[in-house]
Amino acid sequence: MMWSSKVGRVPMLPCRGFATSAQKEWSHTLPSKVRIVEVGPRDGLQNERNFVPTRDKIRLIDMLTNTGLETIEVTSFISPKWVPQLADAKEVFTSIQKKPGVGYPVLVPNLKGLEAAVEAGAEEIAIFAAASETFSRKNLNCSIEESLSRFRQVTEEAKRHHLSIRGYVSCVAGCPFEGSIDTEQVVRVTCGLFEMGCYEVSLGDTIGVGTPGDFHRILQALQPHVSMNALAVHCHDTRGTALANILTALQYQVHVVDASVAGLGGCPFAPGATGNVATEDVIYMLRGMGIDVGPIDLSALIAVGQETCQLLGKNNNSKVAVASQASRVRKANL
Ligand SMILES: CC(C)(COP(=O)([O-])OP(=O)([O-])OC[C@H]1O[C@@H](n2cnc3c(N)ncnc32)[C@H](O)[C@@H]1OP(=O)([O-])[O-])[C@@H](O)C(=O)NCCC(=O)NCCSC(=O)C[C@@](C)(O)CC(=O)[O-]
Repeated sequence: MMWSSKVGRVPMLPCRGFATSAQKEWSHTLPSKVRIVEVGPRDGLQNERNFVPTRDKIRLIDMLTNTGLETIEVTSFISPKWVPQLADAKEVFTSIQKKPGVGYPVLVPNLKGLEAAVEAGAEEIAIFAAASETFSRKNLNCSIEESLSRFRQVTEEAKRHHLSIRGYVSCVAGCPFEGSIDTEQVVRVTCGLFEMGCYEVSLGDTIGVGTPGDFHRILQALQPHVSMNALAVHCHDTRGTALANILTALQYQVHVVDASVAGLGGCPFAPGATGNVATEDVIYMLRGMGIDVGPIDLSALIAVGQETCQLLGKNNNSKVAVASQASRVRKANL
């Protein structure tokens, strides 16, 4: 793929949420539909210092369901000693209103977590490995190799329960401890997750250091080994490059994007990591390009983000949400 020449042809877009003929011509090289995986309740909250009351987590997820999102990552069945914020995983998962047709995956780090997730009634789990040896040890207390063998056991057992399995690879574009990461390692871990039965693997720029150049390099390296249709991208927006990275991934036909309402997020074991790309901003950009993201009510999502930020006492990191508060003109276009 001639990545740089394609970028050179990108025209100025009116960004009004409908496809003009210029957009149609341009977007034929991009996926026509993108699935958004909302990770706010899990990735967004896991880094919060103060315990968010269980009822507020449940309310957040129910409100997100009502916006029309198709996939909402709910929580993690991890050790509460490691992430006390998500110690209420079972109560949250069993109390939310589950809407038919909406996926509610949960993170699972080991067999104990799988057992708890199955008991709570989860139908989809996400396992999470890393492309960085040091980050793997900090995040999972084991090496990459040990984590893969642990996840092999988890996936074997999950398949017995007929669960869907999603995978993450963290630190694909850089590690807070090791700096740059060998692309071959990203390929190796990604292939390992597919081999053990993940239907999709999400490439995590955990600390938001990646640029379009990094995603181009990573996706080019992955292309001979895996189907682009089975990849997702998970971009933290620490340096403001997340939307550009997502656009790069779309040019490779990746059509699943992780995002977090109001740009909440961060990893407790990745110093310097700030929030994920805001779901509101991803939806705004994709719809402006004529890409179908499903029946999500963007105004309702903005309201959920505002309420959540008020609850957490945080600034809203969604540029679209902030602009919609400031401008009546933009509101009319949502
Ligand atoms: C994997 C472990 C448990 C190993 O941690 P460990 O300390 O080696 O585990 P252990 O087996 O020795 O167990 C320690 C204690 O935790 C308990 N325990 C053990 N497992 C569980 C469980 N599942 N549920 C509940 N309790 C559990 C276990 O029973 C024991 O309790 P004790 O006997 O001391 O009372 C730990 O390292 C852990 O929980 N890590 C998860 C950390 C985490 O959630 N990180 C954030 C994820 S975000 C991310 O990875 C990036 C991502 C996905 O967002 C993508 C991106 O942004 O790039």
